[in-house]
Amino acid sequence: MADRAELLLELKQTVSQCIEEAKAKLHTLSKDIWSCPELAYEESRSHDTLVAFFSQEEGWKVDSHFKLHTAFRATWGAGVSEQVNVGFLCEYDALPEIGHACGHNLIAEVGAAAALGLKAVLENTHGKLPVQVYVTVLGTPAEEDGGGKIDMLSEGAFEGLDVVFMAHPSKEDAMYLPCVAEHDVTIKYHGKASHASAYPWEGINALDAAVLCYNNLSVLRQQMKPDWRVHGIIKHGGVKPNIIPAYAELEYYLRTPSRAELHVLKAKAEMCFRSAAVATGCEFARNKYDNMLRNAVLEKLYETNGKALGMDFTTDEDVLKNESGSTDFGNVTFAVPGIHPYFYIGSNALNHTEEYTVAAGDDRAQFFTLRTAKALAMTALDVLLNPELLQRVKQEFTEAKLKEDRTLTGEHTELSDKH
Ligand SMILES: NCCCC(=O)N[C@@H](CCCN)C(=O)O
Repeated sequence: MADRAELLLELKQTVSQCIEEAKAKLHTLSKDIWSCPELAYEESRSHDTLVAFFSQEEGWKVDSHFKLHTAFRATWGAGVSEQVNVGFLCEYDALPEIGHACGHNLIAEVGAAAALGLKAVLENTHGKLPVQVYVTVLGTPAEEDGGGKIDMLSEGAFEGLDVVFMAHPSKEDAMYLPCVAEHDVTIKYHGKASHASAYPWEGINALDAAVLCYNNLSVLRQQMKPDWRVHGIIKHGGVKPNIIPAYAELEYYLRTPSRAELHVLKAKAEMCFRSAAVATGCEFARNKYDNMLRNAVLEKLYETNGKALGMDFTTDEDVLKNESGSTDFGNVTFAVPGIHPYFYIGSNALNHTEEYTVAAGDDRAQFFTLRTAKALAMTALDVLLNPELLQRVKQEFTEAKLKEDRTLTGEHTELSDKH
C-alpha cells in the first residue's frame, strides 16, 4: 500500500511537471481558439487548430470530423483488451456577438493539457500500473446551442469510455454547480402582411401573436415551481412599422431541475404558445439537455487534488444551491461516470458577459487553467492506480442512474396524472 501511495505521489508530481513543460504550446492553442470565436456547429477553425495540435504530438491517433463536422477524437494507448479508457472533453464553441464569454477556449486547453500530462506519465510507468490505459480526447462542439455531445452520444462516440473528465471556467472553484435539464424551443407565428396605415384590417399581425405568447409565458411563471425557469427573446418581430408583420419568431429555453419535470413544463409552455394564435408552429430543438448525474467518489478525489494544488473551493451555499445553467455534459453523465467541475480564472466577471470574454483571453487565466488540468489528470491517476476505486465510481454511477431512471418513470407518471 505504501508503495502504491509513493508511486501515486511520484506520478502526480510528474503529471504537473509535464503540463508545466507544455504550457507555452497550450497557451498558444487556447489563444488561437479565443481569438477566432465560432458559433455552435461552425467551429471549423477551432477544430482544425485542435486536430493539428494533437497531430503534431507523438503517439496520438487523430480522427478529424469525428461523427460531427467540427468534432474530433484523439486517442493514445496500446489498444489491448482489459484496458481502462479515460476520456477528456474539449469544448470550443463561442457565443453570438460576445465571443468566448463562457471561456470554452479554456475548456479545450484543460482537456488537451490533462490528456497530454496523463499520456506523458503513462509512457514512462513501464508496467507499474495495475491496468493498461487508453486515453481518449473528444472534441465536442456546440455546447451553448444544440448539444454536440448529445449528437455524439447517439453516434456511439462515448462507447467504451470508463470515466470522463472536463472542467468549466467560472467565477469560483467548485466540484459541482447545479446543472438543470433544459430544452430549446423556437416558436413561429405566420400572419399576413398589409399596409399598416392604409388597410391594416387586411393584415394578420404575427407580432401580436408573439407579444401575446411572451405575455402568456410571463404570467405562467406564477404557476411554475420556484426552481423552474422560462426565458427567451423575440428573434423576429417584423421588418417595417408600416407593414403588418407576416412573420414573428421567438426563442425560449425551458428548464427544470430533473429530466422528469421537463415534460410537464413543456406541456404548460406549449399551451401558452398555441393560445397566442390559432395557427402557430413551434419546433423543439433536436436535442434536450439532461441534468447532471453526479459522482461523489470522483468529486471527492478531484477536491483532494485541487486543494493540494491550492484551489479554494467555494462554500457559498447560495452559489452551490442556486446558480445553475445546463450543459450537454449532463447527457454524458447518464452514459459514462464523470465530473464537470468549475474553475476560477483570475476574474470576478460573470459568464456570458463581455468582461468574461476578456478574462478568458487574459494571460492571468493560464495559471488557473493549467492547475485545473493537473487536478483532472491526477484524479484520473487515482482511479487508474486503484481498480477498487474505479469499481466504486462505477457502482455509484449504476446506482445513481437506476434511481434517476425510477424517478423519470415514476415522476413522469405522477406528474402526468396531475396535468
Ligand atoms: N454549467 C455550464 C453552463 C454553460 C451554459 O451556459 N450552457 C448553456 C446551454 C444552453 C443550451 N440551450 C446554458 O444556457 O445553460
